[in-house]
Amino acid sequence: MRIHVVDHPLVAHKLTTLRDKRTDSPTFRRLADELVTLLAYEATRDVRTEQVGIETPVTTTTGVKLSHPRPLVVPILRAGLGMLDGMVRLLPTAEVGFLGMIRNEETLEASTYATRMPEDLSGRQVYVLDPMLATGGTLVAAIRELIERGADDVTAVVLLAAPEGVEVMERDLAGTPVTVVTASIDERLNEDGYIVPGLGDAGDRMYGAAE
Ligand SMILES: O=P(O)(O)OC[C@H]1O[C@H](OP(=O)(O)OP(=O)(O)O)[C@H](O)[C@@H]1O
Ligand SMILES: O=c1cc[nH]c(=O)[nH]1
Ligand SMILES: [Mg+2]
Repeated sequence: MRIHVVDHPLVAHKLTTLRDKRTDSPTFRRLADELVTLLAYEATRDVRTEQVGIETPVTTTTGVKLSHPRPLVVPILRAGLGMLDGMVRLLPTAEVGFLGMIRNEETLEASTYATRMPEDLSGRQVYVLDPMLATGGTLVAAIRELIERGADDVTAVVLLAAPEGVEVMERDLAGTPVTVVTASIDERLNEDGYIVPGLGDAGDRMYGAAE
C-alpha cells in the first residue's frame, strides 16, 4: 500500500478550520469540498489517459483525455458524500457508485447497509472517499468489496488518518493495489476510537442538526 500525505499550506489552512469545533456545518461542508479538490489533484496523478488528436484554431496537435473504462468514484455514506462534488469536479466523466457503511459505536466494527455500484469492476480505477480513516475497519471492508468485484487500482481519499488505521490497512490489504491520499496522519486514536486531535464525528459535523 502506498500512502501520500499532501503537504501544502492551503491544505493545512483549510484543515485547521475544519478541526476547529466552532466551525459550523455549512462552513464545514464547504471546506471539506475545497479540501477534497486539493487532495484530488494529487490522488489523480496516475489516472489513466489516452492520446487524442485535436484541431486548435491554429493547427492540429495531440493531447490527452481520460481513457475508458471511466474511473469510478465511491463515496462512503454518510460523511463521504460531502467529498463527492469536490472529486467529480476534477473527474467529470467519472461514474459514481455508493456504499453506505456505519461503525458500531461500542465494538467499532463496520457494517454495510447499502451498496449501489457496478457488479463488475474489472480493469477499473476506483476512487473511494471517506473523510476519516480511524481504526481502518470501514475502509478495509470497502476496499475488499471493490477488489472482489475486480477493481485493479484503488485510491482512498481521506481527510484525516490515524496511525493505527494506516497500520491495519497495510496489514489487511497487503499485496493489493491500494493508495491512500490524506491531508494528515494525526497522533493516535482515543479510547472511543476517535482520531486525536482529529475533528470529531465527521458525519455529525457535516449533516448534524444545527446547535
Ligand atoms: O476507520 P473506522 O474506525 O472504521 O472509522 C471511520 C468511519 O467512521 C465514520 O463513519 P460513521 O460510522 O460515523 O458513519 P457516518 O459517516 O454515517 O457518520 C467515518 O465517516 C468513517 O466511515
Ligand atoms: O474521529 C473519528 C473517527 C471515526 N469517525 C469519525 O467521524 N471521526
Ligand atoms: Mg459518524
